[in-house]
Amino acid sequence: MSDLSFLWQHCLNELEQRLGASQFNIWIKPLVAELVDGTLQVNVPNQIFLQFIRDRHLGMIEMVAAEYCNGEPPMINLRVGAKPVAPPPPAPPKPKARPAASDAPAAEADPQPQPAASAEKKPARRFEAGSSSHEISRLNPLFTFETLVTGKANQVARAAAQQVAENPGAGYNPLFVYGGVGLGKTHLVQAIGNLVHQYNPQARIRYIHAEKYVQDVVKAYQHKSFDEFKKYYHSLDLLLVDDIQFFVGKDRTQEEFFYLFNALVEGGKQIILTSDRIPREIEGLQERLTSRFSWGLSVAIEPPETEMRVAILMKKAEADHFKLDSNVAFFIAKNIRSNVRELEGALKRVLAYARFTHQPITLEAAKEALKDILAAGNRLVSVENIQKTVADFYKIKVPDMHSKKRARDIARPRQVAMALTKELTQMSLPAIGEAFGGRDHTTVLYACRTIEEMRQNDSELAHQYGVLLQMLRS
Ligand SMILES: Nc1ncnc2c1ncn2[C@@H]1O[C@H](COP(=O)(O)OP(=O)(O)OP(=O)(O)O)[C@@H](O)[C@H]1O
Repeated sequence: MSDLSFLWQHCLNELEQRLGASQFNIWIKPLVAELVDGTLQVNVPNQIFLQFIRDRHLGMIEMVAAEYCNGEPPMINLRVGAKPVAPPPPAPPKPKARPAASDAPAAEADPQPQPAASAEKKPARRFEAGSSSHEISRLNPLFTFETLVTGKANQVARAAAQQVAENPGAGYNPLFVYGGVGLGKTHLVQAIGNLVHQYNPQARIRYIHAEKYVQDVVKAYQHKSFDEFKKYYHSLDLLLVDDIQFFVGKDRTQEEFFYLFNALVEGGKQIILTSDRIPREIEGLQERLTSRFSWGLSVAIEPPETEMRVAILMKKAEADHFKLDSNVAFFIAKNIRSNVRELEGALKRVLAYARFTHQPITLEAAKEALKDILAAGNRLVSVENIQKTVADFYKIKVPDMHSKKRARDIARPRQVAMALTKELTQMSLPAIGEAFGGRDHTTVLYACRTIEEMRQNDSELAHQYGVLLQMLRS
């Protein structure tokens, strides 16, 4: 192995050349590295840096370190440095004029790092970022419109989000974003927060997970500090609450949120909410909240189709400085269908496998890296599983899947189950007909076409189908 004392200097020289001066100065220069027992310990100034470096630059750091060490790189350990290392990155330049809602293909944009929301810069208060769980109150600088891949699954939601970011408080209020797990709701709403902050660094923005809001209510209750609680929340310009379904069964929280909602909307302040389902399907939410949540605009995010999954993989790999062949991307996208988070996880696995075995990212490497996940996935989807899942979802009985009953509340779920079986299994149409009470293959074909058509025209059915797909694939 080469002399490690020069390793970091070599990395710095190479990274400066490969990343360019501006990225280098913002993200790499503030890092301080030292060798500890053969491990390259890289100290970063804060959590945001840590995440950004890990997600965006670690691959390249490892690569240049490996080059210096003739393919035998030391372990690299990132951590938030105990010692002050360097000033935080400068704020990105303010846009000269507001860009119009961007139609540019996301892949062409160069995501610029952005600092966390303005709330973070203010002195810590009991209900602000200084609390023990301040992590979740921060906006992730990587969740921007530029890093969000757009496709049929999210184009309406994205357009609405962009409009809200351009004119907060003036249009859709609240904006309610719903969809299954890991489909990009948090990414989208934080992109709004980041853009609002970029336009107006003075805006008081708070992103919060619903569970954290519940905790804040409990804290206010315990400390008898509701005045302070209200003062803080009611002073916000933009409030983003993630996973609002966590309010179910929390009456005091719902009451507080009702007053907060009214105060903010009346004051022309913007509210953005996310949930795994539309407001009226959230059982256990007070009616006055359900109706208010539907005041503005509710937009769905559906599971992405194959091409969009491929585009997401390509973009994520590129951000990690890897070039992904399209056959590898298609392989991953075709096999990991449950949600984008899983897709990202699979990509990370493939990249790590290639990195640690010093192999190029070939189809064979991808198959090897994902073999456990794929084996687990293949075992799960059976027609019986589909029939049970769909029957439970629509609250009908499994035998109704086989029966001749034609009532719509039974026939429609049965058609949905047939379409899902066609999509998720290798079964032929006659075999599917057989599994659904000995029906003819033309009945199955008709069911598949009907559901396909309805998914185009009936957003509720499209959403239900998406949720079922996710449930069955995860
Ligand atoms: N269209 C997309 N383009 C790029 N990345 C995406 C897209 N959709 C989702 N992701 C990525 O997938 C991951 C999961 O997304 P996110 O956390 O926003 O999902 P979510 O819907 O909020 O999930 P949950 O329901 O668990 O809260 C994130 O890393 C996000 O960046």
